[in-house]
Amino acid sequence: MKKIAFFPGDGIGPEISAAARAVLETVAELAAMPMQIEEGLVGGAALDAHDDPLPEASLQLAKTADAVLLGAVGGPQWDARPPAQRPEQGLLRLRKGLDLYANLRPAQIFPQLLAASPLRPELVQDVDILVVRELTGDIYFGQPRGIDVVDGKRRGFNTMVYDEGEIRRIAHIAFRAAQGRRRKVCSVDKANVLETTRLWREVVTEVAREYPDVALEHMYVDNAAMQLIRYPAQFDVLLTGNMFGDILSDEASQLTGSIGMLASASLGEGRGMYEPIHGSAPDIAGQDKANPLATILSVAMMLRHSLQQEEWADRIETAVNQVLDQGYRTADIASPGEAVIGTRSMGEAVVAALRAGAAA
Ligand SMILES: NC(=O)C1=CN([C@@H]2O[C@H](COP(=O)(O)OP(=O)(O)OC[C@H]3O[C@@H](n4cnc5c(N)ncnc54)[C@H](O)[C@@H]3O)[C@@H](O)[C@H]2O)C=CC1
Ligand SMILES: CC(C)CC(=O)C(=O)O
Ligand SMILES: [Mg+2]
Repeated sequence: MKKIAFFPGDGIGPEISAAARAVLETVAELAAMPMQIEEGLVGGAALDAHDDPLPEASLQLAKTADAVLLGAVGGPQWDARPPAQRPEQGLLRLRKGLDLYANLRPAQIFPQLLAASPLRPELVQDVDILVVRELTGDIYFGQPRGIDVVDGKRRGFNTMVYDEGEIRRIAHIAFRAAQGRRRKVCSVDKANVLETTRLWREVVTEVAREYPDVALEHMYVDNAAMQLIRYPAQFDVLLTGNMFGDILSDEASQLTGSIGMLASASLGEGRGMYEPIHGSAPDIAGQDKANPLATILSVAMMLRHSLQQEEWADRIETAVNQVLDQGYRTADIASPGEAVIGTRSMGEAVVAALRAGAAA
């Protein structure tokens, strides 16, 4: 029996994760895979219920599961809270608590959506990028951090810190991933200014010697942000720290047409967590407008990386391709004149395509 921890979260989280859960349940049924999905609270929903964005019961649920499926957390109603009492801290603590240091964010083009990208089709048609983002270190976790008062003025400070072990283990993930792809790693840093990333560059260069079949390039993050728009097809694996990867993967999502298309897997030595790269989108929450495909594609990543069900991962991706072929579009991926459907209908279309594929 596989146990899945299920955290819908906040904003559009419950809507997109309900669609993804239905896809997972359909796979479990069609593949006759015994599965138990247990729901827990994280983020703002957990703050409201327990005054803690990651109650101990939720962490234990995640730790005892074979895999975790998460929607998104956060929202304006919790923005005024002190840092430790924000929904986002629940997610960060979950990632840290499960030691999920490797965040894989594939940005691949669905040819049906070429017109949805703000870039010209000829610029994006050959794009296939895997962002490998370090997820449990960097300025998001470094100490000291805070806001204090110095000389009568408020001062905010954070600490960007990586030790060589943290850099080495994520670099290995990137090089191994590249070996199964086009054998190119572009490591992104700001080594011309920041010591942390100067060490990053040194350690990545050391690790690269163990992978002579993979070409390594270093790029400063400001240039990388520009190159992603100028000539995105040049990238294969983009290896980054936590903050640069957060920013560059949102940017890369636009190559595919929408942030609503980008799935992710967060991996460590144990179980994995699967979530879309986007947030809780409060501007469209509760309106049946959100694109559930990123979360559905995250279920495919779960089947591939945590449940050893490669064939069913492929089948979900095929089903997504089919619904796009059939012209189903949520608002974020619709071109002018195309009919728009809602979150629920998109999820149902994927389930129907999965069932049709299994019956064929
Ligand atoms: N992993 C997580 O749970 C994350 C949580 N957040 C939190 O989410 C909240 C909102 O943050 P934002 O900066 O607005 O980022 P966001 O990713 O939630 O939204 C950015 C824009 O993309 C759109 N969008 C996002 N997902 C979409 C989808 N599936 N379908 C269609 N459109 C979609 C939104 O409507 C919005 O216009 C904040 O509280 C933030 O801290 C932000 C990023 C990641
Ligand atoms: C803690 C999250 C809000 C950070 C984020 O934006 C992300 O992981 O994509
Ligand atoms: Mg982000």
